[in-house]
Amino acid sequence: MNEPSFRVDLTKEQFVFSAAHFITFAGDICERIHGHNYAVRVSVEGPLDENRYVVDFIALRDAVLAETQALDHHVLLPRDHSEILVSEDDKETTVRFRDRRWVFPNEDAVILPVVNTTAEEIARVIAERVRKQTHDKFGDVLTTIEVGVDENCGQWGVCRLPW
Ligand SMILES: Nc1nc2c(c(=O)[nH]1)N=C([C@H](O)[C@H](O)COP(=O)(O)OP(=O)(O)OP(=O)(O)O)CN2
Repeated sequence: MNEPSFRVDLTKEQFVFSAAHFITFAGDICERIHGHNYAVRVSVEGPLDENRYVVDFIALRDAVLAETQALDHHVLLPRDHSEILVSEDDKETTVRFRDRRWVFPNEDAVILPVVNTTAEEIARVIAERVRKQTHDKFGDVLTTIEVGVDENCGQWGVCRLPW
């Protein structure tokens, strides 16, 4: 009951990525494509290890950086939206919403396993990917991972996952 609990929080200047996206909201309003300098933070909870760490800051930092750099300078597209339809050929990624169409070189686009590219969904994807990337290194003892994604200077979408 009175046992201490521990968490590592990382908020690094390096955890910023610049990306374009658009979402739908209020049913069928589809935004114009626009960009954000997204900021990311991560927290991991669990017991202390033999170093008296929850996890090594550096290992966690590098895992988050790998994921944010993979999104940097890309257009973020939803794989699972019912009306934003994304298709790829060998060169180009084509996106359709009703009578609107956008075409990007494949290397400029990242298709995420999300319904809508909201900050919350992007946070979930980063949390899942960081958890997968570090699971073997950090082991089974951790309890949660939480990722926050800030779209615009204080507008955070946050996702917490069990470890
Ligand atoms: N809970 C959430 N709410 C909203 C999200 C989101 O991801 N989660 N996203 C959006 C839009 O993407 C919107 O584009 C947010 O961008 P922002 O630049 O903050 O919106 P504005 O155009 O009003 O900002 P300016 O400061 O005028 O550029 C909406 N809500």
